[in-house]
Amino acid sequence: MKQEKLDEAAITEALGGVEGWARSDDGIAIEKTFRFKSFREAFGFMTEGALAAEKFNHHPEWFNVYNRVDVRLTNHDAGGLTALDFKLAAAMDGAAALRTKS
Ligand SMILES: C[C@H](O)[C@H](O)[C@H]1CNC2=NC(N)=NC(=O)C2=N1
Repeated sequence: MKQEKLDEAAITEALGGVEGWARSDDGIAIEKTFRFKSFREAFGFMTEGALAAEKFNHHPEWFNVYNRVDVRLTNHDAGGLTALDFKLAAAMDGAAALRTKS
């Protein structure tokens, strides 16, 4: 189902509801870097994040080096941010909260 692109006011409000996420320089995404104790913890987070992504049919752009995971969320179909990006952001925050940080 095609999602509606959020307007500036809606993006500002939604950013207030998640912690540590920032607008990308190009404006079409939100980004956050997660750090964990180990690669095992980081990969556990990615596994849980992948399952959430499948559930929402909304998938992250992410980059992992050892204990760090850089995540970028945007809606390619809509060409910008939609409610799904913030839903996935909240799910990823939930997955990170259970894991040991560095
Ligand atoms: C066909 C399928 O619904 C689309 O390709 C979905 C899959 N996952 C997606 N993930 C993200 N982040 N953006 C999309 O537009 C998107 N589209």
